[in-house]
Order: sequence, then C-alpha cells, then structure tokens
Amino acid sequence: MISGNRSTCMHRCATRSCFRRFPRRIPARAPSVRPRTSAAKVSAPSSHTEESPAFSAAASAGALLQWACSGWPEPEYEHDSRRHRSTSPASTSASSSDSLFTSKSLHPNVGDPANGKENGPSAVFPLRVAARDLGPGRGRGLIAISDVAPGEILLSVPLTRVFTSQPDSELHWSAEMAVRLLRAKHLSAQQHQKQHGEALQYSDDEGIQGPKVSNDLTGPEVAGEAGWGPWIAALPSAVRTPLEYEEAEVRQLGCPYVMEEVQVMQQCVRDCYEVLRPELEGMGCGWQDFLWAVQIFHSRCFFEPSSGLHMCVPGVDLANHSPQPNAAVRLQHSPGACQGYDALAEVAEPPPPEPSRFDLVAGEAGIRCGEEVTISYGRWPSEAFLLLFGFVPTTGTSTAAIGGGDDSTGLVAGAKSYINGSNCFNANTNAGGSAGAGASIRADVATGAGAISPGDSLTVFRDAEEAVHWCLAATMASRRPRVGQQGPGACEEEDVEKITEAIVRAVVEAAPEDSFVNLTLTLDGVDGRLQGVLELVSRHLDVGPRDLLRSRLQERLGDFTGVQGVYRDDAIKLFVQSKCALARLVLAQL
Ligand SMILES: C[S@@+](CC[C@H](N)C(=O)[O-])C[C@H]1O[C@@H](n2cnc3c(N)ncnc32)[C@H](O)[C@@H]1O
Repeated sequence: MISGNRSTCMHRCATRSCFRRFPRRIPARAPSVRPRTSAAKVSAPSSHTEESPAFSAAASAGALLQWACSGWPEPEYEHDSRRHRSTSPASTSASSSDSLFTSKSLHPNVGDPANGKENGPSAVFPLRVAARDLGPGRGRGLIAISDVAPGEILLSVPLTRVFTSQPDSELHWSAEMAVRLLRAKHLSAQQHQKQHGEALQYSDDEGIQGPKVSNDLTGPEVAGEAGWGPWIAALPSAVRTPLEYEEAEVRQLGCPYVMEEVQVMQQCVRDCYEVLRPELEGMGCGWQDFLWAVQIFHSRCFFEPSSGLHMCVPGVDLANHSPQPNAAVRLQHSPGACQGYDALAEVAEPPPPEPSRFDLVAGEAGIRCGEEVTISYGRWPSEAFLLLFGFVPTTGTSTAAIGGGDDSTGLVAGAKSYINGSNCFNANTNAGGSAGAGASIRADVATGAGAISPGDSLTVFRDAEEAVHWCLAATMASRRPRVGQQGPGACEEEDVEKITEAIVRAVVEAAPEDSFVNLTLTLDGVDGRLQGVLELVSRHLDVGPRDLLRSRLQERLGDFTGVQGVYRDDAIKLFVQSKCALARLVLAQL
C-alpha cells in the first residue's frame, strides 16, 4: 500500500526470526511461566477476561470512528473554514470538496454524510463508512454508507490518535505496546470514575458485553494515556491466534517449521510477561489481560518499513482483509516535518501546516453503498496470516499457473516479494541449464476453489544444509539394498559429511549473499534457491532433481495429511488444506 512516498502493510511477516530476538530484557534464565487465569481486572470490569461475545457494542465502534477522525490539533483549523477546507483530508478527494472537520464539538450522529456541510466549528469529518458485525469468522467490518468515488478518503486519523510502537524498546514490539495499552485502559477507567463518579458500564441494550463509551471525544493529545478510552472500548473483547493454542492444536498444524515458530512465539510472549509482571500486577492485570493485549496488536497493526514502527490505527483497524481489496491505506506526513520547510517559510508565507495522518482511501473502482470496505493485509503465506491474525484467507485461486506461467489472474504476482531473492540463484549462476526442477514445472490446473490461500508458499526445507542432508539420506536409503555398490549409496559417514560440506560450500559460493533459509514452493513455482540446491546435489548423487523434489514433497504432504483428530479451530483446518492443495498441485505436475 502506498502512502505518499512510503508504503505500509498490515504487519510485517512474523515468521522466521521476528520472535527469536526478543525480549532483550528477559532474565538470564527465564523461569517457565504457567499462564494463570486469575486476571484481576485492569480497571473496570474487563471484557476480555469474561465469557463474552468477541465484539463490543456497535455503538462503541460507531463512536470510535467519530473519535478517530477528530483531534486535529492546529487552532487555525477550528476557525478558518476556508483554509481548513483547503487542507483537510476530505478536501483532497474528488467528491468531498464541501467537507470540513474540526477538533471541537463534533456531532454525535456518526456516519451521516450530511454532516459534511460547511457549518462552522461544529462540522464533522463526513464519515463514508460505518462499523457492522459481519458474523462469526469475520467479526466486525466497515461498510460504505453511501456510494464512494475512486480515491475518496473514507477515514482520516491524525497521527496523534494512532497508537504507535516505541522505536527503542528492548521488549518485543507487541509486548511493549501491550503494556501501554493496559496502562491506558487502567488510566481511562480511573479518569471516568473520577469524572462521573461511577465505574464504566459493560453491557448494552442488546445484552452484548462490551464497555460503553462516553461521548467524550478528548484524545491522547489532551488527556495523555487516559485519552485512548474510546478506542479501547471498541476493541474486540477476545482475539484468538496461535498464541493461545494448546499443545494438541499446535501439533495439528502438521508442519514442523510452523509448530516451532508457534512455540518460539509463545515462549517469547511468556518471557515478556515475566519481565513485565510486577508492573502489570501493579495495575491489577494478569496473564490473560497481557495475552489479550498482545494479540490485539498482532492482529491489528500496520508496519511502516521506513521507520520500522508498528501502528494501530483506530477505526482503520476495523477494516477486514481481502486479496482483492476495494480500499487502501496511506500515511500522509506533515509538510512541517519535511526538510526545507522552515527555510521556505522565511521567504514566503507557508501553507497552513497539515497534521500528519493515516488515511483509508477508496480504490480505483470506488465502492458502492452497502459494500464492505476491505484492504489487503499483504500477500503473505498462510502461516503469516495464521500466526499473527489468527485466520487464513479463503478466497484463493481456482486456476493456478505454476513455474512462471502468466499470471493473468493477478493472484500470484506478489508471492515473489515474500521470498527474498527467490530467483537469484538462476541469475547468479545460470546453474542447471535445462534440468532445473522448477524451470520445467508447468501447469494450468484447476484446484478446489479457495483451497490455496493467495500468496501462499510451502516450506520444502528450512535451509540449504537441511536440503543437502535430506537429499543424501534419501538417496542412500533408496540404494541401501544394493550392498557393495560403488557410489554414494555405499558411502561411509565420513564420506557423507565430506560430500555434504562440499555441496553446501558450492551452494554458498554460487550465491554468497543469499541466506538460503526457508526454501519454498509457491504458485509461481520452485524457489530459485531450492532449484539451485537440488541441481547441485543431484549432480553429486546422480539423481534427478525432479525425483528428489517429488519424494520430499510426498513427505511434506504426509506431514499434513497425517494430522489426527478433529480440528478445534477452523483456521488450523484452512491452513492444512491450503498447504495440502499446494503440495498436491505441484506433485501433479512433476
Ligand atoms: C484488523 S482486525 C479487523 C476488524 C475485526 N474484524 C474486528 O472485529 O475488530 C483483523 C481481524 O479481523 C479478522 N479478519 C480480517 N479479515 C478477515 C478475513 N478475510 N477472513 C476472516 N477474518 C478476518 C481476523 O480475526 C483478524 O485478526
């Protein structure tokens, strides 16, 4: 997603390494933590620790949209409607030139486009969307409440109301954000109690559990950490990602690499909890509160690559994912933050400073009234979706081109970007020429509709070394009956090590800048690095790369199909289905 000169995506892929580095502040030997469910409430009764539907009242989400799009700090915006209009986010869109918004006196009737009329300081940003509950599986989402023109701004949130990670934290980013969220929740409840003499109420007319929000639109720019109340009130009361999986569920994932990733993630969060425990307990928070808060950020943050920051954007965080989205996000930076602005200001009257903001913008086709507004969280493999967001996208491809065939559907175009340098082996070495396993895999095959998650990939080997070891072992095992035979089948262990070393060295020399970690298959075909490794190994062992790949894929497929029991979480089922479909698709072509 493009944001001026910057692009943001819903999260950075969490797999491999993201969780291995943290927390840096953990005790030298972190004691093992048993999650405890006591979870003393953060402040007022805590919605997320109770048996309650996953969603707070629609009113909370409605109030959130209004709150999120207010809080613009510059005083000139409040009184000079002409200047204001010329710089307001809404005025940058084609069809909202009559709109303006202020930081004061916002109308409570959220979502009424009529509020976009120029009517002085009490006018509001004209919301084009409302929050709706879309039912189990999807949760709430944003719905267009009028026809929206291409490029029109749907929500515009000042950066002062974006909950952003801190750049120099020693903790994992989500743990650092989680503890601040819990503190903010604690403080906003305390403030509410002080102002209204009562605790926050937690049920609405329809009996849905969820904190009620007051009409107070004060934000963090005025109230500090206590000012996040309206956003916190609209957060889902429960989020389920693999951080909550029990051992049996982790095993159901079938894939050893992903299982390990989940375990690393779980341990990382437990370690962070231990570090933060005294502070959390001081606020009356327990393990469940912390887990909830961490999962809130895993499932709702954008990642801004140039700053390395994670951003949770109130209101925009209600947009669900689609591989064919009708909207996008962009980060607009204040000209005041641009180099040269001050110098220019000395020679000419500068334009009024425009606050930095995070916009949700309609796509090129516009959006019809009543349609769900969706964005793309990125084109990640299904494990990334599962690990962070707790779901696997189901609108997959039904026709796939394998091995570099034309991507007329556009579905597979982004997969390459995930796999760093996936084709560099070919580029660097031209190795293999004709016999490359990937080069000759071609298909145009119908698969079960929706089975393969768009952008999915299948890890075939963790790294080049594992690939070489596996190939040697598999080859020798297949030759073992022929005792006394010359060649690799008759190798002693020492020879095996030598051969392995020689091949690994050859691989590294062939592409020294490549890490050769996570060798995969995608709808685009075989990762070029995997292709290169298989070719090198096959030359040493006198086995076809295609044969090696076929038996490895059969083994990987067996990992997934061998999963026992009834799936307790639909996301696990979809994950396994997606991987099986991809493996079968490629096997069918070998
Ligand atoms: C950024 S939030 C979107 C708003 C969320 N539905 C809510 O009710 O607050 C991301 C979460 O929404 C859900 N979600 C988003 N897109 C989805 C999709 N295409 N299919 C299923 N669930 C989705 C997942 O639970 C995910 O963790």
